Amino acid sequence: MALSYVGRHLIRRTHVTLGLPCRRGGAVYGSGYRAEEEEIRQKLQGFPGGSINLVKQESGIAVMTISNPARMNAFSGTMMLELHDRVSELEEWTEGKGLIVRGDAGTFCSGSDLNAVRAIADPQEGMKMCMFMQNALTRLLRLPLISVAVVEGKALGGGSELTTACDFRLMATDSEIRFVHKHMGLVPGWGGAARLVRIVGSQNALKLLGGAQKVDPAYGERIGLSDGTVDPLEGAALEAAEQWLSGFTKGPAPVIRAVKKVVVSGRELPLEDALRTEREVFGTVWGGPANLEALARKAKHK
Ligand SMILES: CCCC(=O)SCCNC(=O)CCNC(=O)[C@H](O)C(C)(C)COP(=O)(O)OP(=O)(O)OC[C@H]1O[C@@H](n2cnc3c(N)ncnc32)[C@H](O)[C@@H]1OP(=O)(O)O
Repeated sequence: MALSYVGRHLIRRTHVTLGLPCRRGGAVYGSGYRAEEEEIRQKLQGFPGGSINLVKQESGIAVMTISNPARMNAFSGTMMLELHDRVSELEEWTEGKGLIVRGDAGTFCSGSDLNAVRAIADPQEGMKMCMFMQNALTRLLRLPLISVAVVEGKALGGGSELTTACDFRLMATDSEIRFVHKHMGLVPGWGGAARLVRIVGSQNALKLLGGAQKVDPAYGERIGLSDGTVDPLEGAALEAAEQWLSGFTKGPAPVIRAVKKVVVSGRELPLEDALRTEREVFGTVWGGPANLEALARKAKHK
């Protein structure tokens, strides 16, 4: 992307994606992590099952489906690997504007596959698995796509963490998001706590994590975790999410992507860096086709 000034400025310390300090290949962690990543990849291969399916639509909205219905869409090891691949695919999708993340068969995701959890009980290996998922989910949240998680059924443990890696969450009327980690003798490890605090504030995050509280749609909307409630009927939630998201993705891809980029940099970078990134992103749309077209038609905003 044309962020040459920011690129030149930051390239000395790190490779730049979006003006954000991402490592080469989009990784969040540095080169020391690469050997560990290879090790955990080998381990995760040993826990197969399910899939992460991605459909990129002409509308510029992609739908990512977490699918492992026999285990309430729990994340097997190979699904974690596939998540990485799907995120890489989306990073390359220059026509994209939006992303919907959903679960298969009427439920969202019941977290980490407990069979894998039992087999990766060693703390060092657990931390490597966490880094792997933190990496994938941080990259997911930083995509230049406006993303929404559509929660039907249950989003538990790692599944609740996954919802926080999207820009927005919509909940079906009978659904719940629940950070059950405490009841498993755990805390979130996929970056879910850090993101949750930013979404609902530390007081609410403490309640949700400390009490492993069930969040229904009404409670979710009250604390800002949910951005709206949708019909739970089969297919209706996805349709409603597409319609809801189109309110933000209408327009040319470069402009929508620029919107997401300035929000991500504002959220993640110190002010001076965020301002510099904003200026550079501005430079990619100023005088661009959409800008010239709006000027020519003398757009009024009544
Ligand atoms: C850093 C990440 C931390 C984590 O994510 S730790 C994992 C947190 N998640 C959990 O503890 C979820 C445990 N599961 C449950 O509470 C319940 O299964 C759940 C999701 C409420 C569904 O309850 P029910 O509707 O009664 O259905 P059920 O219990 O019969 O489940 C259907 C089949 O799905 C399986 N399942 C559900 N969640 C799973 C999971 N996370 N890993 C592995 N298998 C899982 C469950 O064992 C059952 O399989 P089976 O039919 O007995 O072979």
